[in-house]
Amino acid sequence: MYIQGIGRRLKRTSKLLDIAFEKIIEEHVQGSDLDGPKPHRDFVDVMVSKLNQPMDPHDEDQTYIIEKENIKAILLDMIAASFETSAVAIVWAFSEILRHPRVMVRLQQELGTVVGRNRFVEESDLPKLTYLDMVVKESLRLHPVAPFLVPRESMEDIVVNGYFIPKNSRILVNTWSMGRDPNIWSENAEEFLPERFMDGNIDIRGHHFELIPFGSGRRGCPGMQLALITMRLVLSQLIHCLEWELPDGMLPHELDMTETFGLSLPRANHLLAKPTYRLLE
Ligand code: HEM
Repeated sequence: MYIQGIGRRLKRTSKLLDIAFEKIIEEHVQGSDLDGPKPHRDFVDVMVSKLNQPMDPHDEDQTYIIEKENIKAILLDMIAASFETSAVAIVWAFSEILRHPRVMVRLQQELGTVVGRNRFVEESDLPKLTYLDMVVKESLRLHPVAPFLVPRESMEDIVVNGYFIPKNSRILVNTWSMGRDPNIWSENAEEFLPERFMDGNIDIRGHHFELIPFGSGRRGCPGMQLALITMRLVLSQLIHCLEWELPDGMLPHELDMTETFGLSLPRANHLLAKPTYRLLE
């Protein structure tokens, strides 16, 4: 029994999610019955096309069948892993940009050159926005959304870098402290300095172990590509279309950057800023 009512809240949330997932799946089943090819097949279409089929087509006993419940579980996994992570990462990056007017000006200049002032940023512009790319890396270095990644367990005794790790150990990879380690990033590790990525030698896709905000290896984040596009597109739109001012004459360096630890690592307080339109009519 949960005396704080958590059990009851969990049941209610789970019921609401179930209703939403039923609706999503039903819409996709209906859509797949329509004549002719669909213009776009999304992730749910692919899963629905496997409904009631064996998970392993070569399994003659058909031990595991893909049921609606499996699709709902995957949907829940994807929503839980994508929604808050992307939002938290964007809010941290934007907070750093507001705290560093110099960075804001450089981003506005880059957007001015690549996009101009007469239209919105489009996804096809993103590869040309190289400074924005550095800003995103630098923000994920200081504010990794999953500061300990997902826990690992060692399957056998192993020595890594001189450290003995016994079989069955629970391993937490502390990307938060790796991102702030002066031995890796020099004495200015705590500073927000996107230019440190100028030479382009370090990427964030799991190949350079000093910077792994999306983890690495076979359990690394499968949504990384989507997350990076979302981050860059939302940030560039915010900066390109709007001019921003902190509330009540607050100076950039006064912006509170306190973190709070939960499933992810969001800001402790909401970010407040006042926009005005800046694109030319
Ligand atoms: C900025 C946004 C995001 C960040 C920083 C992030 C970060 C991470 C990290 C650190 C992990 C654990 C990797 C590891 O331990 O090696 C992870 C796992 C995962 N992420 Fe993301 N993620 C983001 C967005 C997304 C999106 C948009 C999706 C889906 C569309 C997604 C789906 C997943 C899933 C399903 C897992 C679990 C993978 C597994 O356990 O095999 N993530 N993510």
